[in-house]
Order: sequence, then C-alpha cells, then structure tokens
Amino acid sequence: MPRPTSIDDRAELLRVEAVNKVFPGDVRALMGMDLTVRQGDFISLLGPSGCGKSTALRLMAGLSHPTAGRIAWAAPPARGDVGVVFQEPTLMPWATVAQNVFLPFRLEGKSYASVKDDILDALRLVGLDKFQTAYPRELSGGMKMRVSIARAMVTQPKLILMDEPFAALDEITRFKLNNDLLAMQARIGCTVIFVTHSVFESVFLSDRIIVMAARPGRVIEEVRVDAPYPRSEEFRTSADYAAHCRAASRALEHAMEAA
Ligand SMILES: Nc1ncnc2c1ncn2[C@@H]1O[C@H](COP(=O)(O)OP(=O)(O)OP(=O)(O)O)[C@@H](O)[C@H]1O
Repeated sequence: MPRPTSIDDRAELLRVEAVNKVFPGDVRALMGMDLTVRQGDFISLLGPSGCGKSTALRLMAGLSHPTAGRIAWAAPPARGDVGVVFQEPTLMPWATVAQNVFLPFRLEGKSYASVKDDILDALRLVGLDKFQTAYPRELSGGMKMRVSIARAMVTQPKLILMDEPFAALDEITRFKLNNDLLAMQARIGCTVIFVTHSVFESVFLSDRIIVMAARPGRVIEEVRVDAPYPRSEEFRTSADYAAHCRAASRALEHAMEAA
C-alpha cells in the first residue's frame, strides 16, 4: 500500500514514551526519549558516537528494556513483524545464502518447503536470486549485506531496524544499496529506522531525521526531508538535497555543542 505523502497523515506504528536507559555505572545512554513512529516512515537516527542510537534501536527491537518509560505499539507486534540488520552481516558461514535467509522461518518452526517461494522473492528483491546455493565466503561485502537485508525482510516485517548497515562498505556500493533499499521499502511498504553517522546518507534515504546528542543520550531536533520518493541520482545532486544536508548538518552541530 503506498504511504500517504504527508507524514502527519500516516497511521501510528509505535511510540517511544519518555524512555530512559541507564547502564551500570550511571551511564545515561538515553534520557527522556519521545518519538512517534508512523507506518511508512523512513527515519534516520543521526548523531555523534555514544548518543544512544543503537540503544534506541535495541529497545524498539525488544532486545533490551527501558529503565523508565515505555515502547508502546499501536498493535502488539507478532513474530516476524520486526526485522533487524546490524553493521556486520552476521551470516552463518556453513550455510548457503538461501539457508541463511530461511533462518527467521526456521526459528518459527516452519519447513523450508513451505517458505521457499518467500525466500526466492526476498533474494530477488535484493538481486541475489542467482546465488541461492552460494556460501557467504564466495560473496563480496555488499552481497553479504544484501543477504542480511533479505533475511530481515523475508517475513515481510512491518518494521525494519538497521544499525549502520552500510558503514563498512565502499561509497559506490553504499550508494547502490541506498537506492536499492528505498526500492525495497517501496515494494514491501514497511517502516524503516536507520542508524547512521552520515548526514548525506540520512538526507538521501529519510523523510524524518532524528538528531541526537550524547551525555546523556537524547533527541535534539527533528529535520524533515520533504522531497518526494522515488529518489534518484538526480536528487543526490540537486539544490534541494544540498539545502537539506545543510539543515541536517546545522542540527548535528547543535547536537555536538549540546554535549
Ligand atoms: N551494554 C552496555 N553496557 C554499558 N554501557 C553501554 C551498553 N551499551 C551502550 N552503552 C553506553 O551507552 C551509551 C550509548 O551507546 P550507544 O551504543 O547506544 O550509542 P551510539 O550512538 O549507537 O554510538 P555509536 O555511534 O558509537 O555506535 C554509550 O556511552 C555506551 O558506552
């Protein structure tokens, strides 16, 4: 289903409400975080090292729990409704590409035969349908990341959480994966929350950039990128893109000054 173009018209998916996360030693990773995530949003969490981006992502993934406040879903997520992609592709080296993508279904107790079409669809979406029987060692870094993305989206999740997935890749591969990620989001209509250090990447991908500051980790500002999708290479060289990059850079400067 196409997302409503106006962010404020989208239905709510989940809400981060007054969330604090404090680690032992009084490490205040997040203090008073509020964020409403809506269906179809592409949100980047942008900020300096240690501002709590990964912590916020782990809380939304249910991999960790807030010290105070709560993560409130509009409708409780079912198994397979949330996909996670980390900076490392974290593939099983002894398993084929298709077996790696099968993992979320295997954890649900499903047989390979019952989901083999879904696996092929996901691999097609990331352009790797010809590599079903290959092993991770035979793939480039970009291809391994594509497998990791296929694994995260094979269950057609409502929400995909991505923690600096392209940080270790060269710039050309990164640009290509940025384009492909937007195409995939448009295809499956999911919401994406994407952690990055890169102003340029966040502006290209997102319609909402949440700028965060460190010590304690907190939200400083939201920058909206109201350029329409699909976004092409033309957008990357446009005056509109440059203007949004300046706005996001300024917000990031405020975040650094606030720390
Ligand atoms: N499991 C943990 N135990 C103790 N402290 C932690 C833990 N996880 C994170 N922290 C601390 O919480 C703060 C926020 O960390 P987090 O990894 O969320 O930041 P980040 O913005 O994702 O940083 P980076 O961009 O470097 O990945 C940091 O000071 C970090 O050292």
